[in-house]
Amino acid sequence: SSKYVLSHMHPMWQEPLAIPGGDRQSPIDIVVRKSLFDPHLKPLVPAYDPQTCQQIWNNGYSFLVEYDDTTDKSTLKGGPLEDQFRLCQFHFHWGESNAWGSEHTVDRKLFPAELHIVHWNAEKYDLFEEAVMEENGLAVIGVFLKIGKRHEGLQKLVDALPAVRHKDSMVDFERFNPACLLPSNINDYWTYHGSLTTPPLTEAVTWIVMKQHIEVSHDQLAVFRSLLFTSAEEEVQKGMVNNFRVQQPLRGRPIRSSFS
Ligand SMILES: COc1cc2c3c(ccc2cc1OS(N)(=O)=O)[C@@H]1CC[C@H](OS(N)(=O)=O)[C@@]1(C)C=C3
Ligand SMILES: [Zn+2]
Repeated sequence: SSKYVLSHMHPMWQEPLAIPGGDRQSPIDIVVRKSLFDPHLKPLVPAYDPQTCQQIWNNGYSFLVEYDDTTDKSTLKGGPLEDQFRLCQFHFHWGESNAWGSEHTVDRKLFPAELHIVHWNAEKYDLFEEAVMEENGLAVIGVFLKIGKRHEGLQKLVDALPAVRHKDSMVDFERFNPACLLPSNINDYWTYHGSLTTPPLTEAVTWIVMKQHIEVSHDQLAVFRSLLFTSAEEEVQKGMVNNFRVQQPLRGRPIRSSFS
């Protein structure tokens, strides 16, 4: 509406000068020819109960679909993971244009958006906030989005977004199974040790980045861009776009692939 001045040059948050550890930060560029096929990587086993879906929250950085993680009803195991992890939320990163928006890249190829499904190690820790501080605490599945045909499963989420337009808004959201956002082939992925890409930026993440992307329509992604970084009270409203972190040095880390 007219009273909102839209601008997107919004420093989501200041990149800290010194980072805890600092040599296992994310996101990174995945150089395919330097990844190592690891035949011991197992198939990934996501097992999500849509009844654990609770709400959507605009946290002023992205919108998060949050799940009840007080039981083992929605879990992820297998792949590179030693333990069983619990689903806690998923969110996206996207650009102001379809030319960029993803956090990871593949041989420098940018995608218009990237989905992150966040899980924490419930075998070793009691809470997400604890696991966030531990090296084997988190597992995040990354899925690239491309512009193409409309994603039917995503539409239920897109229709709910206007209700969380402003920062700190939240709306109930039920029975959404994030498995519908996974590509048909989840056995081809790259995996490496990295960090959260927003504060606290802790190096707690086993990243599992899918080789196969999913397609969403231009109109669906346009609704992501209608969200705001700012709360309703703020005078100047800022469009929620370009909420991705700059890429970080690999520092010699191995990137393993589950496929040859
Ligand atoms: C440390 O306590 C909280 C961290 C939260 C985070 C996030 C969201 C909510 C957090 C809530 C935290 O405290 S809590 N659990 O007490 O509410 C970020 C979303 C983007 C980022 O994920 S990414 N891109 O690295 O895969 C997240 C999960 C990083 C931290
Ligand atoms: Zn993320």
